[in-house]
Amino acid sequence: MLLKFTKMHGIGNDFVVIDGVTQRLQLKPRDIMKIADRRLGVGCDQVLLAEPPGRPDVDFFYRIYNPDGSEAEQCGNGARCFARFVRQRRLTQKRVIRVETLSGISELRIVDRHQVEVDMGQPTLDPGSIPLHRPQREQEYWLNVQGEELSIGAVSMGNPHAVLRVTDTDTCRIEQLGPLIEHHVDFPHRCNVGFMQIVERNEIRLRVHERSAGETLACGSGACAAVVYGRLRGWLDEQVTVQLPGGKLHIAWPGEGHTVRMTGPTAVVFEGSIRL
Ligand SMILES: N[C@@H](CCC[C@H](N)C(=O)O)C(=O)O
Repeated sequence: MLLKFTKMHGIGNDFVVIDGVTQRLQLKPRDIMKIADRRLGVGCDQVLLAEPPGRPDVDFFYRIYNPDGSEAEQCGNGARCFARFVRQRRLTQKRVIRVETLSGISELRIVDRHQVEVDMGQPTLDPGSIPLHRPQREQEYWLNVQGEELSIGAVSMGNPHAVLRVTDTDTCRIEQLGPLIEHHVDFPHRCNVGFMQIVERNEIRLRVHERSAGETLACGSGACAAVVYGRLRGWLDEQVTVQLPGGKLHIAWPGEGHTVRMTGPTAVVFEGSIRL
């Protein structure tokens, strides 16, 4: 099978985006692993698939695959690229696009030629739904990682995130701690791990070790989770600029009971086809 795709990125978080509306596809985990492989395939942090909607009040089903072939519930940077992709492929002419993911509905709004805003929905803080093995919700959780007690926040943006406050992201031990926390027994679905340095009340620096992908240049849902945690701890204001290794995102969250909004750029890198 020859599969057409578009290679895109959102501040360096890179995607292979596939039109599953006009191309009818059944991608198996081994197909995803091949597409995502940076030596044997195209190479990307996630594979995104646009599918026809499964319900009348949305425009598309937005499917997200990690490089190990597993399916993720949410991908924020991918959502912005997805909006740009379905417009460029003329799959829709709308500027406000509603998509269903494994975690629910997201609304994507084309702001201008560069920026897309995504309504990422409300964060989930109940540990059982993240999921995190803890009996009740706490402001911070203590996680024993190889004998070291680490203070973390836990937030679901549809997908699970642990967030650690650090003094400097340049020296935050992401290579060592990222995989250990991702696979910690207390996160039964694994998790994405964000390392957040607070610069000002309206500015943070963030590095994210992503579930299955390792450290990426940016993680949109990770940026939202970090701001939610920082707001709940009283460290951050409602509007925050998040500086990631690949660029900046703007995150807005008024507080509990409200949805999180993320705004940032998208880029098309090239188009091609791959034989599976
Ligand atoms: N890059 C993403 C998140 C992709 C999914 C994540 N690795 C997971 O497994 O939850 C983003 O921009 O949000």
